[in-house]
Amino acid sequence: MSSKIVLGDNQYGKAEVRVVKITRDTDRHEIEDLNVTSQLRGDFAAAHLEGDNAHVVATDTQKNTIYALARDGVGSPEAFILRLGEHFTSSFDWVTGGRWEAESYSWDRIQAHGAEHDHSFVRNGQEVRTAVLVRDGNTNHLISGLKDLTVLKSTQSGFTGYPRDRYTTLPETTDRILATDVSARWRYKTGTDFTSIDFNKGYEDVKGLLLEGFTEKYSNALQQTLFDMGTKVLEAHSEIDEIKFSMPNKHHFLVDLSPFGLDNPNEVFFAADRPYGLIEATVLRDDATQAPGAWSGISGFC
Ligand SMILES: O=c1[nH]c(=O)c2[nH]c(=O)[nH]c2[nH]1
Repeated sequence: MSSKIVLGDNQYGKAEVRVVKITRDTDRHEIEDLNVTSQLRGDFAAAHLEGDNAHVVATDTQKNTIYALARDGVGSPEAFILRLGEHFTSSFDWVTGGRWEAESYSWDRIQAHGAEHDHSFVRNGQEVRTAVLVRDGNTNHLISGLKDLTVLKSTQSGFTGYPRDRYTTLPETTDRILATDVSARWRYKTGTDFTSIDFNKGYEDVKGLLLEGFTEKYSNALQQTLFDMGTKVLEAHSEIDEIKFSMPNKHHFLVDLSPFGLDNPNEVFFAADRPYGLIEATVLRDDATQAPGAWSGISGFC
């Protein structure tokens, strides 16, 4: 008996639409710089099975819509992708949901002659801000985040007490460098009234809590520090249900300076780029409503 071949899950759209919005109502301009991906879900069976494109909102149209909606302002990556989701699901009956994603790059004003310049900016390379919306019918699952936030502490970190077998050579230490590139994604409670949230303020606050959490306690392992960082965010933000992390342990090895007749009291290190430890975990409320569909398509987290 031969099986029947059917169409499974599908979505489509335009990926990585780079949009820069300048707000120039006054001489002091504002810049918003995004990389936006739009993907529609719904009844697209005829396009796949029959070559009938009557339901296929062109990816080119999706790109144009991103630019057109930016004309009215971006506000925040989250607010912008919520508007895109609302637009596409309310404009086309057969579009029942979708996935919208934005990366945003921040710019600082150039300091010129002791003052912030009105319309000249320098890219702030500290981290990339991220946002993902998965919309299913009228349900919005929203995940904010950041990546490439590089942090290091030069003491108050150790690694001891791990099992030793015949392959273990790592010496225990109670004073090492702890360094990582923080990738974190935090999911808002399903059903949150997103119109009541100031996403830009929330983002700065969560970033600040992550950084504080990294500094605060002696670290017995990056795993413990990760959990401390996530706990701080969830304790301060009742609207967030869970936060996922993916953090490389960027090893710094003490260099043996004894061949040169020198000591090395934790001062000179070799910063290895690979291999690196890779520590990933989710920190969440025990009564959080799970939303696995919100996370699918976000790679690099567990
Ligand atoms: O913080 C750490 N966690 C580990 O799991 C680990 N493993 C290792 O070799 N060094 C470290 N450091």
